[in-house]
Amino acid sequence: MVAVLGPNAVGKSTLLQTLAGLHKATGNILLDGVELMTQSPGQRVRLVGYLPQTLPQPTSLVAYEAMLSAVRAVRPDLPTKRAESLVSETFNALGLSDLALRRLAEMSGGQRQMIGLAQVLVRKPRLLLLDEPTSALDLRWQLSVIKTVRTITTRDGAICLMAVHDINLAMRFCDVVIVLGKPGLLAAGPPAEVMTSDILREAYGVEGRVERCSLDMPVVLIDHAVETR
Ligand SMILES: Nc1ncnc2c1ncn2[C@@H]1O[C@H](COP(=O)(O)OP(=O)(O)OP(=O)(O)O)[C@@H](O)[C@H]1O
Repeated sequence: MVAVLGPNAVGKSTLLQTLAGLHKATGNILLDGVELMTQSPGQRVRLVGYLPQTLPQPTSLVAYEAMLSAVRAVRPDLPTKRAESLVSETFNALGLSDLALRRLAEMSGGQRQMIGLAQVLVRKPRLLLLDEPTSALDLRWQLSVIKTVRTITTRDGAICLMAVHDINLAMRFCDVVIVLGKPGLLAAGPPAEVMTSDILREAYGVEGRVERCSLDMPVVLIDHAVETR
């Protein structure tokens, strides 16, 4: 699990979109030694699952249908029973079974965000690209959704790159954080090593510190914005 951190407009979404093949780019993107840049969109979508920042459209489809068509789009060869069991497994893992027969148009923004994430997970990609997957979720769902993403990522041996603004969520659940700034990559590594007062100042322009909570988890506290002259 890798968190992609950095201030607004620094390029977090652009990075994920580029890895997903949505922008022209130069250079190399290697996944397990496979060059993604030369893969066809059809090949790439089987390896890479992308969750955009925008929520799924509030269509008249029920969640179950939306999930089944997400599986069918990348695995048309899969027997119906297998596709259906993948959908059920994913709903159960995320705790979303109650929403299975609800229309997306009748769901709240947060519920649609969770269905969007479920549509990515159900395809079992090798690389998950999640752009602010918890932005519309309440505190309980933020924790449970990211915990489930971590469990599934670990179980399937997948890689997850997640753009987030919540540094504490990133520190708690990610193995690695990368911090983007105006000049490019500012830092990358284990959260406890990367997240320092210096990087908070350099990346975000704030004075802050990393403390430990009573559960001994690292917590970033922000004191104030750096004064600009
Ligand atoms: N490497 C880059 N070179 C040129 N333009 C870039 C680059 N990265 C991002 N941009 C441009 O900067 C703008 C904002 O980028 P992006 O949406 O990726 O930022 P973000 O970090 O995801 O922001 P936010 O946290 O506000 O969602 C976009 O218009 C994008 O085209």
